Amino acid sequence: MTGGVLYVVSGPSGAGKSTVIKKALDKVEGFTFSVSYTTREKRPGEIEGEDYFFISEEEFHELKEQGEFLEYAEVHGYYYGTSKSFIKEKLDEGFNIVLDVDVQGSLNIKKEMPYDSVLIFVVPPSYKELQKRLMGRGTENEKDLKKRLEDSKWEIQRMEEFDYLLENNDVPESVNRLISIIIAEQLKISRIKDGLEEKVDKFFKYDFS
Ligand SMILES: Nc1nc2c(ncn2[C@@H]2O[C@H](COP(=O)(O)OP(=O)(O)O)[C@@H](O)[C@H]2O)c(=O)[nH]1
Ligand SMILES: Nc1ncnc2c1ncn2[C@@H]1O[C@H](COP(=O)(O)OP(=O)(O)O)[C@@H](O)[C@H]1O
Repeated sequence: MTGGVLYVVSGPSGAGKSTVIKKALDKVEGFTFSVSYTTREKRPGEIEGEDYFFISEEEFHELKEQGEFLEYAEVHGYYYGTSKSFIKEKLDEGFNIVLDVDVQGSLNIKKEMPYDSVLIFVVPPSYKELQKRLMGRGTENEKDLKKRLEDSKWEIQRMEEFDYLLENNDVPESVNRLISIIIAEQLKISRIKDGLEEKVDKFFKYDFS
């Protein structure tokens, strides 16, 4: 696998990002997940240092002042940030990295960061289904649930700015779709790195007259 690529997954709360990422990462080699910092509460079943680093707002602002975040945002009323040192360390080790980041953070990574990045937007089949999944997950209080559903209305509008749209109807199908996106991009990036794309262009420009 060619290393050094950031695969940035985004989409409304409840769309199925974590579910699809976790299952896909079990099936590919040379990939690691970027564990973010967050100030939101840990959900039942979430593991410190695997799902997130759960920290206080004071600790978050301290890390921000120290320049520890590659990017950060306030999302659905909580703070989230990507560890700069983690990203650098894993890229140096030749890994590709999957990140789960909000819409604005994803677009910032694409536009501002000096890395190869691929942006993938995960959507549920309908708003109704999103409501059903979020309520079914049962991890948000009434206020947070309402805010996340409200936020999904503008998040969905930004999907066109992403490289890929992944409609998450059936989990196994979505996992295969994410893996096929990764394989396609890996091939494309390794061909460019091997100069093959360049050769192909030269060949087609060859004057046959
Ligand atoms: N900008 C940014 N967003 C993040 C980061 N980590 C998680 N998020 C986003 O924060 C939002 C809320 O994440 P979470 O509380 O886990 O809720 P979920 O979307 O329901 O899984 C999601 O859109 C995540 O993609 C981060 O490091 N930076
Ligand atoms: N394709 C799917 N069909 C039905 N339920 C799903 C599907 N994908 C995820 N879910 C469920 O929907 C809820 C939200 O999934 P999750 O991965 O936490 O989303 P996100 O990380 O985008 O907030 C979870 O309870 C999960 O089990």
